[in-house]
Amino acid sequence: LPPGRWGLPLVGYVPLTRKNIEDQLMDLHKKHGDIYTWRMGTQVFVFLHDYRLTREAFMRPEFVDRPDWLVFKFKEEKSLGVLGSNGSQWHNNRRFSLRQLRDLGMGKSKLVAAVHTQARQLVQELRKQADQPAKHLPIALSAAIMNIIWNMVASRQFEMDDPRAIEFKNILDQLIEAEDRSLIVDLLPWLRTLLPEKLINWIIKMDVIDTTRHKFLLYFKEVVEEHRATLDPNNPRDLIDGYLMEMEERKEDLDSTFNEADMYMLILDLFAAGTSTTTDTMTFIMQYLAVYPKVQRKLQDEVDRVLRGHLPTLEDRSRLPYTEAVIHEVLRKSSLASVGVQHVATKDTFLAEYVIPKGTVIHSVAVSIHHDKRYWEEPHVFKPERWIDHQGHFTATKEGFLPFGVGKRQCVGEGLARMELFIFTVAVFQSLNLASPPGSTINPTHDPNIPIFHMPTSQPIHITSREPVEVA
Ligand code: HEM
Repeated sequence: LPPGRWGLPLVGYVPLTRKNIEDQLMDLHKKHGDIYTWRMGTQVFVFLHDYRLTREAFMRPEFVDRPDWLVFKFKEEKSLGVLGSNGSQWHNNRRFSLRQLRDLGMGKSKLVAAVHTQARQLVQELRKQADQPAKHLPIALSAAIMNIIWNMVASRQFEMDDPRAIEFKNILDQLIEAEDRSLIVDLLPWLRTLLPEKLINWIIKMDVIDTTRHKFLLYFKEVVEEHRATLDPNNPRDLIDGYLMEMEERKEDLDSTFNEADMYMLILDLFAAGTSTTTDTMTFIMQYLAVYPKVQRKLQDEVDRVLRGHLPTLEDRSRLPYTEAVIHEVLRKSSLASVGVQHVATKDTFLAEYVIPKGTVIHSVAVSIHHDKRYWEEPHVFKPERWIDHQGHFTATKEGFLPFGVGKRQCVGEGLARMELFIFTVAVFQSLNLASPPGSTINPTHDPNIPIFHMPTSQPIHITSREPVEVA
């Protein structure tokens, strides 16, 4: 095994020092190099700090699976949906989701129109805060992003202040937060034999999982029944129609993985993986541009010159290289999925010159790779220009850049997320200027108290209207 930290049997090395986990990973990287081990609880983790090693590993079939953990199961016997599932369940759902996203989404006028509608509504809501003392970003941002997923999944969308939309967001947040606590039992599975079930359920907040899961299922049962009653197989409207048709087509197939329980988990995955990731990245974009007014102005000049007040379509991306560069630089600097999502070795194998036993959990430390001097000049500097070549074209550098992961599990929603970030960024900065509140400076880095994911800290932001404000 790679060198590293072992700690005690059964409990492993528990990170109880004051240093946050990310700083500890950086220390281990310095000490052991690009690949090292850390045992937490009974689970052996291997962390990768090198882009090529990550790509090599995550392209290989023996590193495709997720660990068989409660955190991915949402109380089902085995993981369903796509984010936490394995084998044919995962394979079929991944293919199905990618096909749906392609057919319903990327570049298709229906979805572009939906993103435009949401971008306009968001700008309207932000305008309400303009030319006033600085305020926190409104809930309208995540409502807009959630609405796009609603549109794709169920052809629905809500008004920004609809209490049902806010309730749905709360259910989703609570369910994910409660589910994350199951990680305690995933790392220390022997707790189950040592402690009474009631105590375990209390530790992992099983009651919250139960009630929020129930609410979520009720919510979607109603939506799915409506779809079933009005489905026209010649004219599928959205992902739910597509899934119902897939179920019908395969109903005689005993090996089919398409069933109602799986459909709910797939929907949950798309909302869970697609909402806060995109909302938080958009928040980072706004915070970075508030802190770098020259970058903001340059982006606005480009957008004004090329689009003259119109909202963009995807074809405009090549005409807005600086805007693309800013979005990519924020994705790099913010490194939202800072240590990626867990993969597991499904058999004893080799990586680099080490043995990786079956069951080892693999993390790729994206934040470290995004600041690796082997790939990035002055990695700690926020510099959108690094993405522009000598001819002024945007260069989508691939080496050393993996905000959406890499390999067979690479993000299913990458295309959708890129489209949202592009259209929303243009819409917001076409109509508004963002700045730190007078007398203070926004800190665009992540909240250090939240491990694993980089989330922006909510900070007041000063918004002023700008001319030309026409968004056609
Ligand atoms: C800026 C926004 C986003 C970021 C940074 C992001 C990042 C990621 C990352 C790092 C992974 C894990 C890759 C791996 O396991 O190696 C992932 C997986 C995934 N993402 Fe995203 N994502 C974003 C937006 C979205 C959106 C909008 C959707 C869908 C609506 C989505 C759906 C998924 C799904 C379903 C998976 C699991 C794929 C699988 O296990 O096969 N993501 N994403």
